[in-house]
Amino acid sequence: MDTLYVIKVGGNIIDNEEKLASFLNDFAQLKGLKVLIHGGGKIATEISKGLGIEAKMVDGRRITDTETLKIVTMVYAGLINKNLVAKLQAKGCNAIGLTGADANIIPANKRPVKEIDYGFVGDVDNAKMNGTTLSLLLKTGLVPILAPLTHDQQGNMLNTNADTIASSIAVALSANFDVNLIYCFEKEGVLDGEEKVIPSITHSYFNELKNNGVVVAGMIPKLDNAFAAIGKGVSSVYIMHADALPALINDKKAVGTKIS
Ligand SMILES: Nc1ncnc2c1ncn2[C@@H]1O[C@H](COP(=O)(O)OP(=O)(O)O)[C@@H](O)[C@H]1O
Ligand SMILES: CC(=O)N[C@@H](CCC(=O)OP(=O)(O)O)C(=O)O
Repeated sequence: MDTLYVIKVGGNIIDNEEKLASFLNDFAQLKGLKVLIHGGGKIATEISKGLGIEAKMVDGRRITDTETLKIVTMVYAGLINKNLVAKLQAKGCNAIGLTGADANIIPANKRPVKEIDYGFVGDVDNAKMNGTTLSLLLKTGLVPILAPLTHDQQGNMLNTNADTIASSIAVALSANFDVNLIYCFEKEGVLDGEEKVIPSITHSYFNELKNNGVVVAGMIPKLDNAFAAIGKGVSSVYIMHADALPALINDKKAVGTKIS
């Protein structure tokens, strides 16, 4: 099986011109098959604010009402996705920008209302996911760049956390490829109580860190998604600094946090 890198880059890197340029350089130069999933929550929050709409987040997920859905669709599928594609094209990387609605790559269902109504937030319909279209694109030499948007299969776009999308895509493609999933963000990895990088994390250690309040906020869903992928056929999962991509892939160095 061919090796495939499924790489997720978060909003704190995308929002910083210098960090983004450096990451895109490294990503463009990566040899072999690759898919990029981007976030952009930070930019969506800033643009919403400029339009007079305060972002509401619960457990790291955005409450997405009708107006917010319009904003995130414009920001993720338009502004961010197309700029990433243009920047990668300029570096000789044959990027193609997509949402989960395109070619039905990520069918989803609107999250049912329980204690919280998340609005137009999608839970990926993993049973209906299959990697056929992405595999075809990869085999023609294209590099798919995915925005954090899915669709409800009834005509509506849905907002979906980018870490979840990365995990679901990695799992779906693991039927056809030897998949390595890499979460790139602005810290060296998952940090312990003394702010030191944890080189390897087990599920029980994750639970301990969560109970002690060392792993909080966005790191909780990121680790949940990372463990979900490793349990479903993905060969390796790392959470690490965006700058460490060449060290991990080209130099095979131990960087960031490996999920074990
Ligand atoms: N133990 C931890 N180690 C590293 N980061 C942590 C930890 N606990 C919480 N975090 C926070 O999690 C954030 C990453 O989650 P998130 O903001 O969702 O990432 P992304 O930008 O990749 O979407 C970090 O910026 C950091 O503030
Ligand atoms: C439902 C939900 O919360 N969706 C996320 C999608 C963007 C994202 O995940 O961006 P980062 O990776 O930069 O955090 C949001 O709108 O913030």
